[in-house]
Amino acid sequence: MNFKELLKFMILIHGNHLVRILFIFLLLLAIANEIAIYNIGLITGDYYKIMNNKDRNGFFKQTMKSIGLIIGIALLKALKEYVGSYLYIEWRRHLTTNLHQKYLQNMLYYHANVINSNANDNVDQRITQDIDKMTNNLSYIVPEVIVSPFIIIFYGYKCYDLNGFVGPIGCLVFFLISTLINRFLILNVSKWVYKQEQCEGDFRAQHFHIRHKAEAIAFLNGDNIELTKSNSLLTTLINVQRRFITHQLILKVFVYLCDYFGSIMSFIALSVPLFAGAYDNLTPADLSQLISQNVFFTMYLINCFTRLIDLANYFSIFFGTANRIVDLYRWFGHHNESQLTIVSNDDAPNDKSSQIYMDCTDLCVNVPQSKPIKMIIQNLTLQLRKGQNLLITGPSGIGKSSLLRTWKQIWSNCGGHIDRKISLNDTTKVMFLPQKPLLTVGSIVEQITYPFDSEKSIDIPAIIEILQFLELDKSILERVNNDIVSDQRINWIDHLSVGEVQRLILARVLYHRPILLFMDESTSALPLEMEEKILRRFQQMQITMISCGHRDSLKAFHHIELNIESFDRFVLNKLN
Ligand SMILES: Nc1ncnc2c1ncn2[C@@H]1O[C@H](COP(=O)(O)OP(=O)(O)OP(=O)(O)O)[C@@H](O)[C@H]1O
Repeated sequence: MNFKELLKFMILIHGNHLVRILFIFLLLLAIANEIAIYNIGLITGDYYKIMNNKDRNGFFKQTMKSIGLIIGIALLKALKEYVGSYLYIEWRRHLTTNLHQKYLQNMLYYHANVINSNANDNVDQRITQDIDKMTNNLSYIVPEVIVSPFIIIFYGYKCYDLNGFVGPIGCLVFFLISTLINRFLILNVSKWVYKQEQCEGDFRAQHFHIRHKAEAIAFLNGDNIELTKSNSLLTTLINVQRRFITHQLILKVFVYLCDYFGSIMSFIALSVPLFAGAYDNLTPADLSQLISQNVFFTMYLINCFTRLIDLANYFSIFFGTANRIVDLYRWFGHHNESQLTIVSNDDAPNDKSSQIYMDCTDLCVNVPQSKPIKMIIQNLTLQLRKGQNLLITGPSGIGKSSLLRTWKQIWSNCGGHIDRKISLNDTTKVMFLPQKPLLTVGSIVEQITYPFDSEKSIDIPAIIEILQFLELDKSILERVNNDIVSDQRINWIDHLSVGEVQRLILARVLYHRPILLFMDESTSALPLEMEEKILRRFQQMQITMISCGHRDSLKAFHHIELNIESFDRFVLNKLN
C-alpha cells in the first residue's frame, strides 16, 4: 500500500458505510458552519449601520438574529468536532483491525519481531501509537481541507465584487508562496516525527522489558544496567525531540508570520479602491458597513488560506506517522507474497489411516536471514510415525528447537522435502509446547483452553480434575478461590514458579488430548516423579510424543532417540 492508497483506504474505506456517512455528515456540518460564520461576520457591519441610524426596532431584531446565530454556530462547531473525533475513532478502529488481520496471520508477527526485527522497528508502536496519531491529525485536517475550496471560491468572489481583482489575486499569490515554503518545512519536520516515533517505541520497549523481566533483573542486580539503558534511550529520544521541536520552531515562526501578515492583507486590499475614490459617494453609515463587510470577506479569505497553512503542524505529524504505517503495509505485503506462502501450503490431508505423520527427506535448515548462512541441519532423513515416540537430543544450541520450528513451518527448510501427512496447524490434533512457555493474562480456563475460545462450552469439572492431578490445587485453585472462570487480571507467567508454569502448560495437553504432541524441554523443571506421572498419563492417552530434552529420564517414555551430533551428523538409537 502506498501513501495515496492509504488515504483512499481511510477516506473511502470499502464497504464501511459508517465512515462514508460520517465523512459526508462532516462535510455538510463544515459547510453549515461556514454559512453560520458568514452570517456572523455580517453582524458587526449590520450593527454599525443600525446604530448609526439609531434604529431601535432594527436593533432588537438584529440582536435576536445574532443570538440565534451564536447558538447555531456553537452547536455546529461542537457537532463538527464531535463528528471529526468519531471519524478519527472509526478510522483508527478500521485501520488497526486491518493491520491486525495482516499482522496476526501467517505468523507475520513472528517474522516481524524475531526474524526481520531489523527491517521494522517497533511494530507494536506503529500499530498502537502511530495509527492513533495519524488518524487524530487527519481528523483535524480533513474538515478544514474539504470546505476550503468552497470558501475560497465564495469569499474570493465576494472580495472581487467589493474591491475588484486586487483582493483575491493578492491573497492567492500570498497563499501560493507560503505553501511552497511550507511544503519544504513540513517534509523536514515529518522526517523528525518519524524518528521520534521510532525512539518512542524503543523507549517503551525498554520499559516493557523491565516490567516483564522484573524478577530476573532483581536477581541479577541489574538495576544499574537497566538504569543506564533506560536513561540512554531516554537521552536519544530527548535529543530527537529537541531536533524535532527546533525544526518545528522554524515551521511555527513561518506559520505565525503568515497568520499575522494575513491580518493586514485585508486592509491593504481595501485601501486600493478606497484611495482610488470608489467609495466617495457613500454615507458614513454605509461606508462603515462596507468597510466592515469588506474587511470580513478579505480577512476570511486570507484566513481560509492561513488556516490551511496553520495545518502545517498537523500535516507534518500526519506525514511522519503515515509513512511509518505505509512502510509497515509494504513490508506486510512483501512478506505475504514471498516466504509466507509456504505456511499457507500446510493443508495436509488428515489421513486417519496413515501410520506416518511426517516424512522428512534430506531436510536442510539454516537460520533465516543469517549472514553468513548458518547451517543447522543438513540432509536429515526421518519419519515420524504414529505411536513411535521420538526423543531429540544433542548439545545446547545444536538445532533441536529449530527442527521443531521447521516442522511447524515457523522456519522454512532451505532444502530437502517434508511430507506432512497430518496438518500441523490442526490444533485439535497436534500440539506444540515451545521451550519458552506461553501464558496469558486472564482466567485459569483461558490458560488451559488456549488457543481456543474460552467462551465455548468448557468442561469445568474436567479442568479441576486435571489441576488436581497436576497438584496445582494448592497453588492455583486456592489462590483463585476455585473460580477458574473469572479473569483475575494476573500475568500468570510472573506469578507462578517455573515448575507450576510447566504443569499449567501440560494441563493444556490433558485437556485438549491431541494425538501428536511436540514438547521442547516441557518437563525440565519438574521433579522426576511428577515428570513420570505426567508422561505416563500421556502414554495411556496414546499421544505420540516428539520431545526435545537433555534428561535421561525422558528415555523411558520414548521409542527412538535422534541424537544431533553436529549439523550433518545424526544418530538414531532404539530405546527400550
Ligand atoms: N531467531 C534466531 N535468530 C538467529 N539465530 C537463532 C535464532 N533462534 C535460534 N538461533 C540459533 O540457532 C541455533 C540452534 O538453536 P536451537 O534453539 O535450535 O538450539 P537447541 O538445540 O534447541 O538448544 P537448547 O538445547 O539450548 O535449547 C543456535 O545457535 C541459536 O543461536
